[in-house]
Amino acid sequence: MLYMVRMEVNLPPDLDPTVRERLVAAEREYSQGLQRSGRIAAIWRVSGQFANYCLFDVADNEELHECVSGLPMFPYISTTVEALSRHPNALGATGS
Ligand SMILES: O=C(O)C[C@H]1C=CC(=O)O1
Repeated sequence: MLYMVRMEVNLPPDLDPTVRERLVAAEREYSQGLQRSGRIAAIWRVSGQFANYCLFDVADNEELHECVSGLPMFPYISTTVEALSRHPNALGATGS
């Protein structure tokens, strides 16, 4: 199943810089693992915001939750999740 997830990151402004650096590095490693496995099919930064859109390609709601809740920054992230279905007018099998 495909899900478009918008993530807004709200790190505490007084977060220790060393902790912040570790969190950013851990987030990159985890996110790139999900991308390598294909569970994150695409990721975009929202220009001018500490936010992103991630296209997840996972089996079901449970796997999506597992992926998102495993993000090291999860405690600081607000998400909006939309499940995607194939558009009837799409030319390609994936809608792209
Ligand atoms: O920097 C972000 O937008 C937060 C985060 C969520 C996934 C990822 O790769 O980074």
